[in-house]
Formats: sequence, structure tokens, C-alpha cells
Amino acid sequence: MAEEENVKVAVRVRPFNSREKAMGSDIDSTMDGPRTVLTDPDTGEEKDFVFDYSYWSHDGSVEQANGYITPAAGTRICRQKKVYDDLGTGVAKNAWDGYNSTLFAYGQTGSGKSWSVVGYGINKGIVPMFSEELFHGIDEKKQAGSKTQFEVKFSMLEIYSEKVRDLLNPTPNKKKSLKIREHPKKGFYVEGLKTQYVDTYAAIEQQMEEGTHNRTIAATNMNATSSRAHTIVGITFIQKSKNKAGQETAKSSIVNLVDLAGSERAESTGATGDRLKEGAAINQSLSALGNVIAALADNAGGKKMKVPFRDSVLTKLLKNALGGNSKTIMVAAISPADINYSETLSTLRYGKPRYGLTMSRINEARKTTPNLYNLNMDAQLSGMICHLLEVGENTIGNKGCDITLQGPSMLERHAKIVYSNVHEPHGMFRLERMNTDARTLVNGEPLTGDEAEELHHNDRVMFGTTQLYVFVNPRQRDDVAVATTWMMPTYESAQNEIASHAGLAVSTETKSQELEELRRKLEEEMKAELEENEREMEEMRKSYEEKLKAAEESAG
Ligand SMILES: Nc1ncnc2c1ncn2[C@@H]1O[C@H](COP(=O)(O)OP(=O)(O)OP(=O)(O)O)[C@@H](O)[C@H]1O
Repeated sequence: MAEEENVKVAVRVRPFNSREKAMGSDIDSTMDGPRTVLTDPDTGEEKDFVFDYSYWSHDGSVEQANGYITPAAGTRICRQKKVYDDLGTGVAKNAWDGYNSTLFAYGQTGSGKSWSVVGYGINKGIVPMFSEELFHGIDEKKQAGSKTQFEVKFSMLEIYSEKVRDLLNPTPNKKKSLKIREHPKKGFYVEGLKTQYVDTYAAIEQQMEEGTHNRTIAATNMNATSSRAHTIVGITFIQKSKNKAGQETAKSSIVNLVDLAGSERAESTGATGDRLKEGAAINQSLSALGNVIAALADNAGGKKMKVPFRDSVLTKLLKNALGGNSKTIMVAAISPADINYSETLSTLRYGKPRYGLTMSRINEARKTTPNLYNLNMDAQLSGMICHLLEVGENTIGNKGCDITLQGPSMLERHAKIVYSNVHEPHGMFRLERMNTDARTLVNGEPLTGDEAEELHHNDRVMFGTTQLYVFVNPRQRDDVAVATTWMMPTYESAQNEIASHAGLAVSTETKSQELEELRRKLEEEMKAELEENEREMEEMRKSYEEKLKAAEESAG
């Protein structure tokens, strides 16, 4: 099983809203396994993003009489439960173990952040499911006679232009903000922030409503929209108990829920004064957060980088709940409509750098993403190289291509695999050469002329004379309707197939005749060269003797 990752990024596409429907919008995104593909409505250009999870919630749902949304038969629509299982259960486990978690929601206004994080009514999101599970767990422990004392506390603040405001205890002075202090052991904290004890999810809901109300008032006072601030909801879970020696011990865990201001909103054209400052502050803290998460992801992958927590108020306040055993989850919410293309692109781009493809992630991705893997004479080395294939063109060559393969007879721009028809059950993969001299074989047979060869799962492809790969199409492989038992190709079977197509399986007799002929030719050439050398030597000797004789005669 793959190692549990502490940083996870998910993207979720919501259904069309009434405005998008009224405008007759087209869909600009598709999802395939963990990938999200976004199509530029003007140019048709496709941009490919791979996340830990890509959740399709655009269409294919059925609303039950009670409003509960379930997938229609045969669709892959993502349920709230699935999102919780993937992202929320780790948060819950972490809380019981005394570790922290941070859940970020990111995306333009109305993109579905609240839907995933909080949910609507019966369609509960991560926070209510987490809270219910937490309070349920506490009740169970109490009923089982546990002596542990459990406390749950709630706080809510916002960061606006690098200033902190308490949303549960707002001050009438709009300029006044709370101070951030640094404690040698506890790290950064907000001085005087109100924390409220809660014992049910209903109590949390009530506090959230109050905070949101105060947030709206504050935003109105500042003449700003609420989405230009970052909001942090903090749920602290404390388990106090006595150890055998009778001393009191406490396990404390913070779960932060962060609603980020969107970077795209900072690009307000011609912004001046407060608007300009506000935009700069949003950009600064978003890039600081991006850098922190990227550094954490790299460190998790084995690197030792300094994590720049001090660069913004947001990252200072989240320091305790990021890194180490903490879980970090980013949910990027996107609209499916082509009219929102540029905001969607900016949201996906923000999530993407945090997803450095580490080896374990590639290993996860290759289970679900079409790819080419290598076959090697040494069976242990087969499958060690894997090239993931993206939707659209995947160019292959020895320099400057999407996939770089070096070796004899590899050309700079050798061939390409075009992945299209993503909506079809298996998609379509066509292999084409980019040069008539590019030696490319599919299942032993060379491609000739301009023909494109359709690739199927487990096809063997040889580029040049040594680069031998197997094509993997996970959707075809996993399709129960394809009545095939897939046989794993081996290096030997692939080489034999090439040999038999090339007619190299010629008799040994013919082979030795060819060798004999070659040896005779070489001998003749060498003999001629030796004779030529001897002739030259003889001439040199003669001329030297003549010169010597002439010199002796003149000397007398
Ligand atoms: N997965 C989904 N399934 C069904 N409806 C959804 C889904 N996601 C979002 N919606 C609907 O889209 C609308 C906007 O979603 P939501 O309020 O979650 O956006 P938001 O990003 O939180 O907005 P804001 O930034 O304004 O707070 C809501 O009416 C919600 O019901």
C-alpha cells in the first residue's frame, strides 16, 4: 500500500448554476482518474492537471425526496461521503491521536467551497461529518466509562490586509486588530482571541453563523467583499487524563478550516488605494502559503528545506497545524462553465505546484493514468521507468519533447502519442511518427509512411533500436466488458515478436554463409592494405639508398 501522504490536493467541479444555464454555457473541464483537463473555449487548447483526487460532481446526480444527492446509475459522480472518506477520516484520526490538521478551501465565489467543506443541509460536508464523528466518539468513550475529560473549543478569525480580526468578538473600531505573539513553546498565537466551548455540532454551526454574520458586517464597514479576506475557523480538541502516577496529562489537537481569498480577485484592473493594498496582501499571503506547502511537500519527499512560515500572517498562524504529523488538505472548487475558464485556470494553477510528482505519487498515478513502462533484459529493471500520458499530444524524442528517450536511432522529434476521445469508455490513443526515418515498431511491426497506429492496452512499442515500452490503458484494462485475460508482456516475448516480424529468424546456415563472406572481404581489404604499405616502404628504402650513394660519391 502507498505511504499515507500528509499533503493532499483535491479538485471538485460543481453543477452549472442558474446563471450559467441561462447563458447556455458549455463545459470546459473533464476528469479522468486523478486528472482534470481544462479546455480553453477560444483556442480549444487543453491543459492537464493531476491532483490527488479529481471529483466530478457536475452532472449525473439524482436528488432524493429528502434532498439528498446520490449518483444516477452508471455515473461516476462523486458523493459527499466519498470526499469525507478520502480527506476527512485522516483528519479525525489525527485529532484523536493529538495531531493537527488544516483544510483549505480555494476557488472563486460560488464555486462550491462551502458545499465540500460545510455542505448544505442533508448533504453534509467534511466539517459536520468530522464533528459528528468526533462528538459520537466522545459519547462512546464516556458511555464506556472513560475517565478522560474531553473538551472541544471553537474560534473564528479573519485576516484582512495582513491584520487579524476576531469574528466571535468583533471590535467596533474597524482599524483595530489583534496582535500576533510568539510563545517559545506554543509558537504563534493571537492575543485575546475568543474561544468558545462547544459540545455538539449544532453549537459549532451556531458559532459559525455568528462569525459569518460578523464577517459580513465587517466587510460592509470596510467597503469590501467578504471573499477578499482569509477566514480561519479553529476547532481545538483536548483530551485530559491522569497517568498511573496520578499526574494530569493532556493531548491537544487543532483542526483549522481555512477559506482562502481567491488570487484572481486581486487582479482588479485599475485598483488603487485600499483595493490595491488589499490585492497585494492577498497575493503575498497566498504565495507565502504556496511556498510553505511546497516546502512541506518536498520535505515529506525526503528533502530538507527551510519552511518559510514567517512570510505572512496566514502562514504564521497556521504554523502549528502544518508540517510534522499534521495533515494538510486543499480543496480547489471549480465551475464547469466555459465563461469561468480564466478563474478556473487560476484556481487549478494555484493547486498544481503543491503537487510535485514524487515517486510514490507517480506509482499511485500510474494505476489510473494511461502510461508507457519500460521492458528491460534484466526483468528486475522492467517497469522501473514510467511515462504518464496526458490528454492531447505527447511528443517523444531525444531532446525537448514531453517524453525524452535516448538511445541508438532515437531522433530529436521521433514520434507522438495523441490521447483523444476522453469521453469514450477507453479513450483513443494513436501513435504517429514525426519523421519518416524514425524507427518505431508496434507489436514487432514497423510503422511506415504517415500512418497512425491505434494503441491498445498492453501493446509493445519500440522506439529506435533499444527503447522498448508497454502501453497501459487503465480504463481498457479494468473494463469488465472486455473479455480478455491480460498477459503481461515480457522482454523476451517482445524481442521474439520483433525478430519474427523482421524475418531475422533465418537459418543458422544462411547466417554462417553471410559471416564467411564478410570475413573473406575483410581479409582481402587487409591484404591489399598490407601490400600497399610494403610497396611504399620499398620505395622509401630505394630512394634513401640512392641519396646515400650520391652523397658518398660527391664526398669523394
Ligand atoms: N457538488 C455540488 N453538488 C450540488 N450543488 C453544488 C455542489 N457544489 C456547489 N453546489 C451549489 O453551488 C452553489 C455555490 O456553492 P457554494 O456556496 O458551496 O460556493 P462557495 O465557493 O462556498 O461560494 P462563496 O465563495 O460565495 O462562499 C450552491 O448553491 C450549492 O448548492
